[in-house]
Amino acid sequence: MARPVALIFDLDGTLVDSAPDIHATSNLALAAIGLPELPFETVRGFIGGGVPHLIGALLSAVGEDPDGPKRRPMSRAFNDAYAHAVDLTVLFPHVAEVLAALHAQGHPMAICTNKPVEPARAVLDHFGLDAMFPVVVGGDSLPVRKPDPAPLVHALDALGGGPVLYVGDSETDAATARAARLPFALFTEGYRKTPVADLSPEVAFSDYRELAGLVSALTPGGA
Ligand SMILES: O=C(O)COP(=O)(O)O
Ligand SMILES: [Mg+2]
Repeated sequence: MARPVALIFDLDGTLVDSAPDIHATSNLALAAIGLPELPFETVRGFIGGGVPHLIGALLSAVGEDPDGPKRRPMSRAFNDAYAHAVDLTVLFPHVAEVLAALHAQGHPMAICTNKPVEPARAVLDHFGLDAMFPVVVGGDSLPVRKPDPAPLVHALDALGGGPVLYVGDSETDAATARAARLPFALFTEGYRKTPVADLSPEVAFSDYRELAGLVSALTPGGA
């Protein structure tokens, strides 16, 4: 029987709609250091590049130097709250049942996210998904983050290599897959700002119930 395709998932905007928690955490941190809050849409547009990118974008958006003296206290306030930011986060529709089915079919599964490992694990625990993901590579796991290919390659190596599909929602994920020369499935309902065609994914889907069919089409000889 053909070896089941390994599946590596991005987290924010891919498995979970976490923008409300990232928005709330951002405003908490801005307020903690006496800076004005920002609207939801603005903060959502900053998601995907990891916390260092987000902190810089938040500071710039309120007129502060992204590398100035506010950066350190802002990062500290943000990270303290972010470690447990799960209450406003929800799974995208059908994620739980489809992941459970793919896991039961024997697909090795990993997370490759720019979210730091601590909040990433908090989210997985919160939704009871942790047991399905023996490998979690976060934005602070390696010296480099996505779109550098290293975190994705590291996740695949940790799963034992072999055929793989990387599933993500953003420009960062598309660039990471391209740099790693691995096939990319774009979930279209996340935080992407670029038209689907411009990201040239191998496949794109808007409903998790489509994913099982896409995966078995990639398995030599069927799933
Ligand atoms: O932390 C971020 O900016 C986004 O995280 P993601 O890589 O799971 O989309
Ligand atoms: Mg994402």
